[in-house]
Amino acid sequence: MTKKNSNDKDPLSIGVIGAGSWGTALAIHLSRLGVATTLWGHRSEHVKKLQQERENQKYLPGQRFPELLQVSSSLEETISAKQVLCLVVPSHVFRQTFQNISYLLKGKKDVPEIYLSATKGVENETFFTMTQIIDHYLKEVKIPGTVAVLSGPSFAKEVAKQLPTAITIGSRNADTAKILQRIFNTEYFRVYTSSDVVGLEISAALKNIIAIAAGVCDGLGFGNNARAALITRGLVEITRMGKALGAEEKTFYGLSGLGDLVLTCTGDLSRNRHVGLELGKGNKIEDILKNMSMVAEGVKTTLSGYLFARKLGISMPILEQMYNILYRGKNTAEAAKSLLTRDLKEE
Ligand SMILES: NC(=O)C1=CN([C@@H]2O[C@H](COP(=O)(O)OP(=O)(O)OC[C@H]3O[C@@H](n4cnc5c(N)ncnc54)[C@H](OP(=O)(O)O)[C@@H]3O)[C@@H](O)[C@H]2O)C=CC1
Ligand SMILES: O=C(CO)COP(=O)(O)O
Repeated sequence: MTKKNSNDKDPLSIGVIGAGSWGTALAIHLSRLGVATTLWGHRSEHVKKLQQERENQKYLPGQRFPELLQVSSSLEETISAKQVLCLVVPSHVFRQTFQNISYLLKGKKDVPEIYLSATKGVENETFFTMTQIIDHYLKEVKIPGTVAVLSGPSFAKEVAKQLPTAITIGSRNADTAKILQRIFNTEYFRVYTSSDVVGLEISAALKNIIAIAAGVCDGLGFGNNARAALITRGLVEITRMGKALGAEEKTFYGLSGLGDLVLTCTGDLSRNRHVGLELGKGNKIEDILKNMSMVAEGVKTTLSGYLFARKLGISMPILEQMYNILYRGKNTAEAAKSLLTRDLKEE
């Protein structure tokens, strides 16, 4: 599959599932590249507004939809006659959304060949990654298809503005990764490939927790030294858990690991960092979340990550203090003190 279908007659069609900021930015990106793209949103009133205004004023204001971009609230319509499905709903609704898709695909002949997750989170209750959920339902409904993940430092707003960005697309199937690389890559959006799917997904999910911690650090007014130390030790923790789950160490030093960690720990467009900044200024998590319309995946991942790290016996002290702040109401300055006064160690 290139930008044409395998028989080279039908143009490439992609369904993007999730009309938040990232789904919208990716759908705009694809349609700019000449791909017939359908963007699915779950609320019909919101979808009607997108169709009328040809812009997502709620999640990505100021970015006009290219002509090739269609918007739909019908899952069936969105997935029909597509070669690739790109899944970009928040992780807590991923299973339900993909289960619905799989039931619609069941028994059909003309089904997508590739399922690409661009979500950055894990399932809270099970710690399943999004591609594990996709794999599960594809097997259940006996649908063939390869699975992939898109990750890396990429604020939706900057991608939509065509500012230079580099990301990684991973699949255990090298051909799939290359096909997607060719579809998504353009001058301002450079795509690398990887085969380390679990590494990409775990680094993407866990960096959100460290981004909240970096926000706390800045909210407390700790300065640049502290933030740099937090990013570095955060990467050690992320790598520790990733390796325990079978990921390759080098992935954590790549775009999806270090790259996205630096972006979200320092970039003020990060929603996770914003949550941390507000916590560091003394605001309560309930109030911070009430005032946000967008998702900060790291809040839920802190709870599931903490429980999972304990289960596996992995030491993750920053994660533990973030759990204490978010779920035990610990004072942020006290949590920082607990980290700084731990037993002395070799690096
Ligand atoms: N934004 C970014 O820059 C980037 C985000 N990501 C990741 O992409 C994923 C999606 O985040 P993002 O696009 O930012 O989300 P946003 O916070 O921008 O929006 C959330 C979206 O989820 C929708 N939603 C809520 N409940 C459901 C449901 N039950 N079924 C389907 N959709 C639902 C919302 O719809 P509504 O409001 O209409 O209810 C809204 O469209 C996350 O995992 C995030 O980490 C990755 C890279 C960059
Ligand atoms: O993952 C992102 C950019 O790569 C977006 O981060 P936030 O969800 O913290 O905004």
